[in-house]
Amino acid sequence: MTLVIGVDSSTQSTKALVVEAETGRVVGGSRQPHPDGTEVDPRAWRIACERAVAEARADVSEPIAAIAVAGQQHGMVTVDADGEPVRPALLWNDTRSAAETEQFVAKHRPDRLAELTGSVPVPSFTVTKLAWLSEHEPAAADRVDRVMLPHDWVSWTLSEPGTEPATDRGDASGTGYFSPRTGEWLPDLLADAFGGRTPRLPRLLGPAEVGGRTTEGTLVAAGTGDNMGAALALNAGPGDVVVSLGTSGTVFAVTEEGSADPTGFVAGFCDATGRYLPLVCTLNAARVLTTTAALLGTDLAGLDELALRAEPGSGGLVFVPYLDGERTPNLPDASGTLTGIRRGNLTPENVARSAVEGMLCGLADGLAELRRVGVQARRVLLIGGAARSAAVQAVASGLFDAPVEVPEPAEYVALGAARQAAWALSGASEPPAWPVRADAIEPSSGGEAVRAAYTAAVAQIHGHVG
Ligand SMILES: Nc1ncnc2c1ncn2[C@@H]1O[C@H](COP(=O)(O)OP(=O)(O)O)[C@@H](O)[C@H]1O
Ligand SMILES: O=C(CO)[C@@H](O)[C@H](O)COP(=O)(O)O
Repeated sequence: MTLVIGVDSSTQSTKALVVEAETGRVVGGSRQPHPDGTEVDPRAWRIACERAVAEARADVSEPIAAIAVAGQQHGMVTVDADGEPVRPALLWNDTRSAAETEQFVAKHRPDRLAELTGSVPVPSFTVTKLAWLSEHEPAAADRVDRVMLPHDWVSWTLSEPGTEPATDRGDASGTGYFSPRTGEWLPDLLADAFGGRTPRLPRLLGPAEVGGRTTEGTLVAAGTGDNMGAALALNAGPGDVVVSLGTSGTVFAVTEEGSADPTGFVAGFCDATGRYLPLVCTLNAARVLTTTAALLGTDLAGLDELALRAEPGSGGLVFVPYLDGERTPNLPDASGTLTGIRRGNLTPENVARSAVEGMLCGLADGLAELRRVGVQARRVLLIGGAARSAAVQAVASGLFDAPVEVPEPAEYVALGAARQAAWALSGASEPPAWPVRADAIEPSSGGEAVRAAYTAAVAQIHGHVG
């Protein structure tokens, strides 16, 4: 039995899985929490990763042949000439670079940026965070020797000293200074955002290339972004659209052709297999549910029960859940709103259901945007922490304009990283064939009216944002 480890270094935690390379069978796992906040010392991710890996392999006697890390996208990790972080990393959900984003996009024009980089950057993108650093902390910016993404940093710190940092085209495509078309960095665009500074960038690796080795000799694969990792685990192909409900909400598909959407709704990322990953991301997903559960004095199971007792449409309540600002639509300074409140409908049941509906409506809008750029949706695969919720599954089956399936509960990002590790180990032209099982959810009705009410509420509060 050959064993590999897949790591998911995501927003709220690190998850590690020990997996049999030939079959994809999971034989060990662990989850370690991350510090809260949108600014985090990247050393905390290394410590969480070390702990998760140690715990996941505690009951396994065989050696680990390969490891790969899939991480939260976009985060800005700045490293000085001694290899130490210059300052805490700014995460994908930190919106402080909103003003710099506007200036950068106005200067370079949305259509040109979409053409060059596949995406029109929003404050999540690394390039805008570098612009913020240059503007607000120039002395720190001057000390930056290298810029990395979270997964690059974790993979690098797992590798033996002297290893050159590396990344893959999937995660690189979320920086805003990478060309999905040519597969190369765009250092001039980076330097323009970063006050003329030219920090070193990681080597770009192919999908099954080896990045290095740990001091124990374990092969370290390229790693990738977390959404690319999930797509790899699900073996997503034509007609599959993945909706992931973690801290972020994402909706994405694997395509043969890259996208370049000048409206900025669809980000034109690369995937982890040499193809493309058009994606729409919202800032507000699973935490909308935890916050609403806390408001109602219950837990997630209690929220589920309440939401399932309410009718579709939540008695007229509409929850626009921009609790942390929003990314798609690009409203970084927005806040959330509960509309349609009347004496007769303000019940815990309706509030619970409106939170689920509001969270999912943003992603149903995302699916419509993916279709606009040519993505075919024959089924929706629902994954991520909040996909475990029965209320989420029930509401989703009426909101997405395609049949919804829920893959059996698993850590799909970590599993995708493990599949990449097994692929790099095998040296084969294709990743190993691992089975994916999914259950179809009974379709429900009433979704069209829910989406119409949501669209009307967003338009009324924020103006026309489509
Ligand atoms: N049964 C559930 N119902 C709703 N939310 C859930 C459930 N189980 C987990 N979650 C939520 O999922 C989130 C974690 O999901 P995950 O995909 O691991 O996120 P991330 O990758 O962003 O760290 C947490 O906010 C957690 O509260
Ligand atoms: O920014 C994006 C996608 O572009 C997010 O999806 C991050 O990659 C964080 O993911 P989670 O930690 O929420 O899974």
